[in-house]
Parts: sequence; structure tokens; C-alpha cells
Amino acid sequence: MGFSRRKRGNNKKNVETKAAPAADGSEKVQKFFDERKPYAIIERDNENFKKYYKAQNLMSDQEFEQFYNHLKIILPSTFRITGSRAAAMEILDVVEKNYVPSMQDVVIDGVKIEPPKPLPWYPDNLGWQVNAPRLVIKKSPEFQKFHTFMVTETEAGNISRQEAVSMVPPLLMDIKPHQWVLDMCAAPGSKTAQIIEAVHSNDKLNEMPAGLVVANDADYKRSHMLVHQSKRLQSPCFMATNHDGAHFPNIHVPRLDGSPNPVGWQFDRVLCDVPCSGDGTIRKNEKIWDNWSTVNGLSLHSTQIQIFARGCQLVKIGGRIVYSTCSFNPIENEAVVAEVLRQTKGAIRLVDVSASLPQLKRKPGLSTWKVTTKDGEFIESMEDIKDVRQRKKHAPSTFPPTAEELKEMNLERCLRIYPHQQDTGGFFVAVFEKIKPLTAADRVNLARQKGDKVPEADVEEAEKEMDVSAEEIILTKRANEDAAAEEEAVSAKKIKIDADADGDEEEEKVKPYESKPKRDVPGIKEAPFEMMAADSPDLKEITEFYGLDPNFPRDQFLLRSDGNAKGRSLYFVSSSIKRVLESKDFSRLQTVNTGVRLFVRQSSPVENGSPFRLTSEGMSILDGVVSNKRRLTVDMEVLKILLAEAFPTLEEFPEKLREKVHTMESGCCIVHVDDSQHEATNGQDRLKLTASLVLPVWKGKNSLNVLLNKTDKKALCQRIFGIIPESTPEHLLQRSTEHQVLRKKQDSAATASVTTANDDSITKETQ
Ligand SMILES: C[S@@+](CC[C@H](N)C(=O)[O-])C[C@H]1O[C@@H](n2cnc3c(N)ncnc32)[C@H](O)[C@@H]1O
Repeated sequence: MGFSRRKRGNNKKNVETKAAPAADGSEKVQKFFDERKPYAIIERDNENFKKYYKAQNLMSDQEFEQFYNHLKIILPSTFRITGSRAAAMEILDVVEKNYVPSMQDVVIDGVKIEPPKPLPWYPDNLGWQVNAPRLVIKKSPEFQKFHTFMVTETEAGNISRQEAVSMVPPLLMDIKPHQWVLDMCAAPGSKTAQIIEAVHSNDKLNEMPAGLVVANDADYKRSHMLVHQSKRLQSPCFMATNHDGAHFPNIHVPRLDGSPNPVGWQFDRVLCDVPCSGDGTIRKNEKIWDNWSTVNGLSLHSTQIQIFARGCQLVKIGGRIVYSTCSFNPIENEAVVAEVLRQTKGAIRLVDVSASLPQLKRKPGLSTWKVTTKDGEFIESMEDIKDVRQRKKHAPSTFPPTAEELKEMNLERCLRIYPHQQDTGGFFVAVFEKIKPLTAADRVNLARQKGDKVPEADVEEAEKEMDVSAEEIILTKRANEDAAAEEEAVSAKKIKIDADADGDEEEEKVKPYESKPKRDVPGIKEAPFEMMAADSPDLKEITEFYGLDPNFPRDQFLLRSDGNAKGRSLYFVSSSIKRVLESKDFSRLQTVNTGVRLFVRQSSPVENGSPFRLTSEGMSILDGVVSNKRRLTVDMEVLKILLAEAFPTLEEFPEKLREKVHTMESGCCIVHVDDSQHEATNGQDRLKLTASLVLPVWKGKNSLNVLLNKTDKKALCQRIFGIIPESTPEHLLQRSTEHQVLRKKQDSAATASVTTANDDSITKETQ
């Protein structure tokens, strides 16, 4: 039996979509999905897919039918509530108390629509599922209201749309705040976001985590998606890099105690969420029904092994490495796991995670599977491939392990998650621990850790490993650039790979990694990373004006000058990121971004003010270090004015606040919102703040203006007060008296000067 590759575009047009009945009643809701697109161009059926997976013996025949039918049902949407714990709990409170109760009894066209519900296995109810197609949203005011809330909060970065099963790997990494974590194939970054949150999970104790997160992606353009992701999480412990994961560079990192002999950079946790054929996302990416073929998995098998094997070198002894794909295919899953277990010769072992996330339904990994050629022909061994050229290209590691090998491997410890088990996408996850040295660098690090004498031979070998790796980076780059001309690369180009199992908004499709020189990527310009001297005049000026806490580390600032000698923005990094930046090999690392922007140089000077303004993304750090000199406390009434009005003047605020403001020089300050009076006032109409809220504000001669971008301001105003902020300054100016206009104009000149591309709301609202 052979599976020929279906030609693209040979799918039947205007075929009515076929939704199979689902066992759990979701077929009722499916009706609304199907109404949405009655003449879908994709037929949800693929004989080759069905035969291939049936042959893999994944489950009983009866269950297979259930599995296959469930693939045809459109995926419910799922989301995660993100951000620091306190902020996430606040959003959760709103969802649970304001929205879910109102959606309990919605019936549309005789079908009862279930309200959003928490994913039972996701910790602290922070993962949610919503089974409401567009038609339901249109017809139900309750769902419509919730949808608007979701859109606003997603834009503000407080909610992240992510496929439920894609949330599993970071949870199984078991990350602690002090750990160093590498995400090898990270873009667009939904799992990175979860990792950053885990490293910051102790933030309520006001601790700067000792851990760090490096998010890497081989695709230069996609690696910039990680910058966006990290920016809203405001972590000084984060770095985005751009390398082929299989050749992630070796870096020496200065030792903590300052002693000589820097250590090789290794991580406590590594995630290899490798590029894969993505057939586990078929419910969302319907095109897979049309495009599916065995070629996709076979073409990626070797790349997956290389990335995972490099991950094993980069993880510390005692550390954890997680391998995952959004594919059902054993060639991309167990076969990769088995080969890397083989190659690492007992240095890593599969961890039994059956007790973790107990409510998550899963099946064990396969111990055996069927292999095909690229033409879809089932084969038992390499000898079955008659064409010599084909045989040369086929990886022997695609075949299942021998009975002897299996005894050591424990492949059943892998997790297979199927869509019909809990109405999700499909995923494969395997969790490993490094238990023995794998490289000379491991042996050196282990000996140093134990305080043992380090054998000279190991040190030399470790240095050689470093050099080989550096050389490899250059060689692979060249090889990759040349590869474009080769036949393999041409065929690879045809394969559309789903990069993202995550159900994020962007339905990104990427090709397997092909190195592209940076100059080919338009629109992306990078500034160099330069550590600032702790006693630099700029930092002295900032310290003075904002009364920075003397204990705040001034030697952890980065200057990114964007080619401007005076520098525009000051970024703050954690001490662990600083160690990396100070590595003698730092230039080997293609760093895309790091640090949280705390201060921005203003384009025009302000009389008696600081040349630097504060940023909204820096608030969580600055809140603890800016003195009372540049701080105001306001109540909810004042906050409402600040958020809802486009350009509030001082006259609108209570006298006590006005008095304090008058004593301050013009410029930036921090506003702390006090909601302790909530019960005493008409708090029932609005959200009670459970986490502290701090905002950057520009204090002008006669006005106070919140320095938030439009999206964040709108989300906050809507969430707390249920209103949309005023946004048209012209309209406001027209309404104002001559006197007010004059004064506002005076202030607007100063305020406009503090505006940057990111905090653009003020410019528009004051000019
Ligand atoms: C499945 S996606 C990762 C999804 C991501 N972990 C998330 O949760 O948002 C795979 C990613 O691997 C990247 N990639 C492909 N080949 C790579 C390689 N050799 N090294 C590192 N990344 C690679 C792709 O650009 C793609 O962004």
C-alpha cells in the first residue's frame, strides 16, 4: 500500500463541510461553526492521513474513529490569563465574577451555549476554554460583551490566546525563579511567555529573580516576535537570540564569585518545541487536511534530532529538558526521542510525569511504529528502499528501537495528547533529566561544582568543544546560505510547516529553517548593547531627579544608542543577564533584544526637569525605587479623570493633590492608586483593585497626564470603569474656554516633548 502525495489544490471546491457527531455534545455548537462557512473549500477528510495513523496502532479501532471524527470539529478557543501573579488574579476575578455568571443561561436557536470554563488541569484557573462561534457571539449580548473584553485585554497583553495543549510543555518544565531557562525554538513566543511568568512567580515578594530566560529562534524575522512578547512581561531577566538551535553557541559566563575560569553557559531548564509537521493543529489549520503527507515528518526528523541533541548538551547535570511537537507522527516524536537517548548514552533519562497535571488526559508514548518512504510506501528496514539515492537520504533513526534498546528507554513515559480526549488539539511532550556528564564541559562544571580538582585534559577538551562550536556556527551559516541552490532545499521549500501549535491570532506558517543573511530582512534595525558605567553623568542625573533608592543597582544599565552618540533609552537588566553580557564570548551571541526600558531621553529639554522620562513598561521595577519626591498617591476618582479624560487640568483634582503637585518640578512622576476606600464608596459599579496599580504620569505646569499608550489606557479604563477614554484633543480643545486652551497649549508643548513612538497617546492628545 502506498500513499501518494495529494496535489495541492485538488480539493473539492464548494463542498459542504462535513462535521462528524461528537460524543460530548459539542456537535450542537458545531452547527454554528458550520453555518458560518456553509461552503467551505476544505473537505475534512484525508485517506492517506487516516491509513497512516491507523497503521500506527495509536489506539483501538473504535477509539480511532472517535479520534478521527473529532479532528473535523472546529477547535474551541482557549486563553491564558497572563502577567505577574497579582495582576493575573485581578483579571481572573473579573472573568469569574463579572462575565461568567451572565453567560450561564444563554440559549441560541434552541441550543444552550456553555459559558467559558477553566481548563481543569491548568493551575489556579488561569487557563480557559470558550466554545462560542462567531454566530453565537453575534446573537448573544452576553457573549458579545465578553468578546469585547477579551479583545481589549488581548490587545493590552493581559490575556493570551493559546491552544490549550500548547500550554502543557512549560508546565512540565517545573520552572523555579532562580533557574536559567533556554527556549530553543521560541517564536512566536507563547510558551516563552509562560516561562517568563514562571521565573517571575515570586514577584509578590518583591524579589528580582536570580533566573534568566533566553528565547531563541532561527528565523530572524520571527525572533523579533519574541521582543514584542517579552516587552509586555517587563522582565529584566529576558534575552531574545537568533541562532540555529542545533548550533546554539558555547559561551563562557563569568563566575558568580568573580574567580577566574569562567564556566560554560548551561541551563537548568531547556525547551525544544521543535519545528514540526503540525498535524496536531489540524482542527485549527484546516489546510492540513488538504496538504498532509508523510514527507513533512520525514523531512524534519533529522533537524529535530539535531536541535534536541544540542539542547541536551546545554542543560546542566540535574537539569530538565522538555521535547515537544504539535504532531501525532512517531517519526517526529518517539523516533527522535529514541535516537537522542541512543546518542547521549545514558546521560539523559525520560522522567515519569504521570503524577503531574493529574487532570490532564493523556496516552503513553509508543514503543513501536511504522515507517514509510517519502512516497508513502511502508517499509520494514532500510533495505526495503530500492532507490539508492532515496536510501541514502532516509535516516535509519526513523525505525523503532530494538527490544534490547527499549528496555532502557521507557518510551511509555512520553505524553501523547489526542483531540478527542478533552476537546483540544494534539500534542506530544517528553520530559528528560540529565543525570550524567555528556560533554567535557559537563565534566569540568561538575568537578568545579563539587570543589574537585578539574583534570587538565577535560579543560582542554572543553575549550576545544567551544572552538568547534564557534567554527560550526560560521560553517553552518555558510552551508545554509549555499543550500538554497541544492535540490533538497528546493523540495523543502514546498513544505509548509505550521510553526505554531498555539492558536495564536497570527496563523503563521513557516518553512523549515533556512539561514538568511540579516541584510535580507527589511525594516529591522538593531542597536548595539552597551553596558553603562554606574557613575555615568546620565545615571547621576536620573538618581538625583527621581531620588532613586541608593541600593538600586546602577551597574545593570544598558545603553542602546540607535546610532545616536547621546543615547536614547536606558535598559535595565538583571544581574544574571549582566553576567552573560559581560562574557568574553558575548559577540558570538546574536542578541535580538534584552532588558527593560526604564528611562527614555526626551527630545527637548524641560526647564529644571530631568532629560529622561519614565516608561510604563518600567513601572513594576521603578515603583520600588523612585522616592516620594516624584510620587503621588491618588484615589479612584482621580484615576477615573486621569484615564477617561484626554487632557485633565489640575483644577479638576482635589486640593490636597494640587498642593503636592505644585511643589514638584515639571516632569515625570509615579502615580500610585489607592483603592482602600472601595467599600465605603460606590465601589459596586466598578472593579475593586486587588493588585497595586502604578502609572507613569507627566506633571505639567497646569496638568497631569497618564503616560500610557492608547491601547493600554483604553483597556485599563474599560476594565476598571467600564468606559472608553476620551481621545480627540481637537474636540476637547474646542469645548474648552479660551483661558483653558491657552494654558493647555503651554503644557502641551512640554508634554509633547516627552512622547515617543511607544507612548504616542500624549502627542496626539496634546497637540
Ligand atoms: C513550533 S514553532 C515554536 C512555537 C513556540 N515555541 C511557541 O510556543 O510560540 C517552531 C519554531 O522553530 C523555529 N525553527 C525552525 N528551525 C529552527 C532551528 N533549526 N533552530 C531554532 N529554531 C528553529 C521556527 O522559526 C518556529 O518559530
